[in-house]
Amino acid sequence: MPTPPLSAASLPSEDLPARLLVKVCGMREAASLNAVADLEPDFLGFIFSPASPRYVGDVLTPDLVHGLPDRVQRVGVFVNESTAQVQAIAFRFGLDFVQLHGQETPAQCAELRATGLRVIKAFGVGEAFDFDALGPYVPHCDYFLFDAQGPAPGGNGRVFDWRVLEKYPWPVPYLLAGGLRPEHAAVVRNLRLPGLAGIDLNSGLEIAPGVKDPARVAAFFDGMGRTKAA
Ligand SMILES: O=C(O)c1ccccc1NCC(=O)[C@H](O)[C@H](O)COP(=O)(O)O
Repeated sequence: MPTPPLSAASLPSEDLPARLLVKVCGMREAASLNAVADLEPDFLGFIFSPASPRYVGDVLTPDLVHGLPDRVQRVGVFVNESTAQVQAIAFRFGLDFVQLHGQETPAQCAELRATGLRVIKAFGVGEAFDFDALGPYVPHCDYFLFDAQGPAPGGNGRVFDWRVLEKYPWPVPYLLAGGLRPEHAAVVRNLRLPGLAGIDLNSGLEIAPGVKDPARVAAFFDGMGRTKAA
């Protein structure tokens, strides 16, 4: 089992976000989708990259996504897809956000945003991550997502050393991703990092790729002291 890379107490003291946002990613089939939606995450993510074991394929139908409660933001995850194809899928499934996990450029982020979509640009973070390289993306993204590096563009189940984020210099808020499991919830709850807006949960809560275990999702939410919105 991956362990938290550090204790929250060792992190610098920054203002805590009022309530950490939570995204549960890699949803596909109706039963676990609806059970997880009942727990009231802020975002639900759907993988539209055919190479992923969590690819939605024909299992996720547009009516399932359209039928979600309004309070849940719907996020489509793409890897090096054309703007036209992302836009077509976003329209069909009623997506609010697109999350880009490949070599998408700042110009493509801007194009997608101009269509009314909100943009999350994901980056794999290693020890010597160059935050300066994010500068051109800053005006065109609503969130960044910082994930571990691995063989796949996402969903690797690996935790990276979050201390890298102590030096985060930009005004764009970000989601912390990578191998988070219920065992991490208590640390995440008190995490103090500049720019941290929320967390992203995926393979650490699964029964099988694309099938979340609602009990593990609930255990994470409980562990971080998350209650349903009033
Ligand atoms: O999850 C996938 O299979 C995936 C494949 C290709 C691009 C992105 C993908 N996931 C995007 C996410 O937002 C994941 O939640 C993130 O990578 C963290 O995953 P995990 O390490 O399994 O918690």
